[in-house]
Amino acid sequence: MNGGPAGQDAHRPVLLDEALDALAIRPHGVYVDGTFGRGGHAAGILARLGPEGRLWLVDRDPEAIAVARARHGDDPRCTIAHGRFDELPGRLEAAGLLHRVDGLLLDLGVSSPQLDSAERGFSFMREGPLDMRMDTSRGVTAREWLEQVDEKTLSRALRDYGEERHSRRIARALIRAREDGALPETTGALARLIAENVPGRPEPGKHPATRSFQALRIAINGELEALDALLERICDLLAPGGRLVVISFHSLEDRRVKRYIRKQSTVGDLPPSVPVAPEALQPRLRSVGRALRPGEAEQAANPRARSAVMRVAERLP
Ligand SMILES: C[S@@+](CC[C@H](N)C(=O)[O-])C[C@H]1O[C@@H](n2cnc3c(N)ncnc32)[C@H](O)[C@@H]1O
Repeated sequence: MNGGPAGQDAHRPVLLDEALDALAIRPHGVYVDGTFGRGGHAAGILARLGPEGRLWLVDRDPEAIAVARARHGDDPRCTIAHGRFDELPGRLEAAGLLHRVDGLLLDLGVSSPQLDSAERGFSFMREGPLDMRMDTSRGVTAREWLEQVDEKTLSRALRDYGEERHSRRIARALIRAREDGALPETTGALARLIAENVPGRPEPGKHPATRSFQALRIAINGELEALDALLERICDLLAPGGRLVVISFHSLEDRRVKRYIRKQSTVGDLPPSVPVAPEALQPRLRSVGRALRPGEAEQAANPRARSAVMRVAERLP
């Protein structure tokens, strides 16, 4: 929460100047920060917006929203919304903002305060309950998920969302522990059980449970589904010339964003015999520049930035 222990609220925005430049902020424009976190990017957007500008601040984490309300609740330019970013199209439509958004920013994944709070259960470095929900007001915790998931689904989640080579072995060990009434209760216990089932030497600088924790987090929060669902509607939200800026932290996210932008940037290639409206054959986005990574100085100052990749696209008229 806002008044947490020192350091717990710190989150350095990644690629801050680059993201703000990429949004090409116009003072009177309508902008959306779909992942408020601790508001580093949002503060930068607000600093570039004039009094007529609008900024929607969205996060599924109630703690992030509490910070947004405390900080920007009195700012008439801001609309603060608790929920998943894929719920945005419905909300923006209700506000009459379809095809009117000049810039939408997604800075994906978890925030430092989420990772740093032991009680949120995201980190194997801190002993805490197995929760891992970004939205603590709904959904099942990681522990509840592990209590009911079948071995095949678990193994597939570890493989697909964590790119974990030993997914089968870890899944089997977890299911066996559950059958023995010994399913881990805490992040530390889970990390130890996973580590015992990752054979061979650990990857340098990487805890053996890193991949599995990432996979569980992505699975229980439905992170990729939320991203896919929002991407599908992006072109309905953006105004002509409006910008989409996405910062991803692993290849599963970045691949989706890259493919989506590529697909929307190319002319449809249906054979002429298939009857389609002419607009369905028009590219709807143009990719702006290349994928951008943080420079050495930012990576050195902020280890979280190391895996970041930013992609930018612009809505074509
Ligand atoms: C990397 S942090 C954002 C940090 C932020 N840009 C800043 O400068 O402080 C990611 C945030 O996105 C939120 N988030 C992740 N997936 C989300 C989703 N599908 N819908 C809404 N919020 C989401 C998380 O709760 C977290 O607070």
